[in-house]
Amino acid sequence: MARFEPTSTAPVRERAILVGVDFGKNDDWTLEESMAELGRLAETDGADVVFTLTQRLDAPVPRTFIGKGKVEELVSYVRNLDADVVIFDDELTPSQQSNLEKIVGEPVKIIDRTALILDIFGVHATTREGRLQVQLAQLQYVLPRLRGMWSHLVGEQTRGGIGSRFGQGESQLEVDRRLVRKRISTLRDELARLETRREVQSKARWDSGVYRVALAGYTNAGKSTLLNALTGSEVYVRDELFATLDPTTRSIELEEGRKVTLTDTVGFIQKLPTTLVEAFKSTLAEVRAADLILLVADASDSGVERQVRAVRSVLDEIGASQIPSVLVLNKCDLLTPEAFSDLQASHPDAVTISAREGTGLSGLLYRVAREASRGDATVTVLVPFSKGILMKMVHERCQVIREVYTEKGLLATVSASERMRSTLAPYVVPDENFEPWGSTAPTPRQ
Ligand SMILES: Nc1nc2c(ncn2[C@@H]2O[C@H](COP(=O)(O)OP(=O)(O)OP(=O)(O)O)[C@@H](O)[C@H]2O)c(=O)[nH]1
Ligand SMILES: [Mg+2]
Repeated sequence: MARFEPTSTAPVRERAILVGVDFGKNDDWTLEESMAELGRLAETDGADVVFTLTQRLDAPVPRTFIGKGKVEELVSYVRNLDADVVIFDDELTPSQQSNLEKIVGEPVKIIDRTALILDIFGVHATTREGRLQVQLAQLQYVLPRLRGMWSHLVGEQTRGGIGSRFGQGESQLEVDRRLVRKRISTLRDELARLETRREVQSKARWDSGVYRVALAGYTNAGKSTLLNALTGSEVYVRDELFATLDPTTRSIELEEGRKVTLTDTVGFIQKLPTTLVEAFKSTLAEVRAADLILLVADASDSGVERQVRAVRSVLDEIGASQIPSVLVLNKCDLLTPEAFSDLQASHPDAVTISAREGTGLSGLLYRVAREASRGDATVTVLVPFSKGILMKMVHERCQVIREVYTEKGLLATVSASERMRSTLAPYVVPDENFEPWGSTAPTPRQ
């Protein structure tokens, strides 16, 4: 949201006034906490917060969201502090936004939390899919907010040629709306095509029986740092909200030899705009397709419980609440020993780590291995030498308990998931074939 001064090429940070209303609801977030988070979002988007204005109301004022007196106060703060933008913590209706803009006057922008998050997403999207998803969310947000600023009838003046009569009798506003709707439907089509490709890819992973782990959590909880620590990758890590938008998948080998994939993806936030959840559904599908979710939370944040609740509610919204999850309390290096033991006591099931310092990671991997082997059963298989890929799968996707190479192939007793067991079904042999080791090579059922 940085602005450019005509005389310089360096972006100047915009001056923002934040506005929040306490509706007296028994929310997880107090107004102060929500406003502090809004401030962090504004900073991430290149603005400096110069003032925060709050009000207590039972319900939003239909015309201007905040009361008349507050609007007057806002106008004087905007003037005195030379603000460029006013950011509301709650979503404004299109008409509230336009009324406020008229009262506060050009060129001051009136936006809300949703628009701010969409702006950050726009800056951080790097892949084609990410950019299309953000564009879709932005246009859906913009559509009801289009205003007929130049709304004169254009139809009559249109002259000559095929196609030039298109749109006759429409106001400029109608033309704009039609164009935006058309773009929205083109974007949906393009995204659907990309999604099909992604589904094919993830189906291939499913078929190959690899156990998939997704990192999900509140924005800035340290998901990318954890992915880097576990896989030696260099995914973008920043002390910014929504640093990661596009999913990254890496594979790691657990101690017992089994390979698992880890996927880092977009972070969640309270009041996550529904347009974003809808637009990012193919990215979020990575989370939905996981076998296990590592729910990463920032243990040094006083609102860690709330963060976890917000994340669980988004998981619920995207249909991922049934997937087994492990709570990973990160940034434990920032806790005092007392706070650390309190945290452990209140979350006996959680894994405590510091992704930055690399502590607790072996415990975390042990836990992942335990989860990955849930539902495993032991089978003995004889894989012929001609099935090289299958042999590789046995080593990478199963826990090998014992193995021996016989003249007919690899004879192995493995602990395998249901999926792997179905892949291996044609090669299962009775367990007693192992005695004496390798001397009686059985023939597998074909
Ligand atoms: N002290 C401390 N800081 C950490 C730890 N893990 C991550 N951080 C810091 O927290 C900030 C956010 O880390 P990221 O890994 O980018 O967080 P993320 O969850 O991927 O965030 P988004 O992609 O924005 O949703 C960075 O400044 C990290 O250096 C940790 O264990 N201890
Ligand atoms: Mg990240």
